[in-house]
Amino acid sequence: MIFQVEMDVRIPHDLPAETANALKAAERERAQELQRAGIWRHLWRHAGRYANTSVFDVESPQALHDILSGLPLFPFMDVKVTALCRHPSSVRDDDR
Ligand SMILES: O=C(O)C[C@H]1C=CC(=O)O1
Repeated sequence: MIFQVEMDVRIPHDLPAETANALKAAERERAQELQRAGIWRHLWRHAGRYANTSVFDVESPQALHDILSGLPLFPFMDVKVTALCRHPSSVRDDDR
């Protein structure tokens, strides 16, 4: 199942920089691991904002929830999920 996920990150200003940097490094490592596994299929920055639009390929809504809620920055994210399905006009055979 394909899901579009929008993540807005709001790290509190009073979180120590060392803690914030450690969380960002852990997030980056996990994000790259999931991308290499083919689960986190797209990751795009929203220009000018600490936010992204991502596309995930997972087995179920529960699997997506487990992945998102396990992200190191999850406690500081507003997350919006949209379930996607194949568009009948798509020319991409690998869309599903
Ligand atoms: O930077 C972000 O948008 C938040 C999060 C998503 C991937 C990553 O490395 O951090």
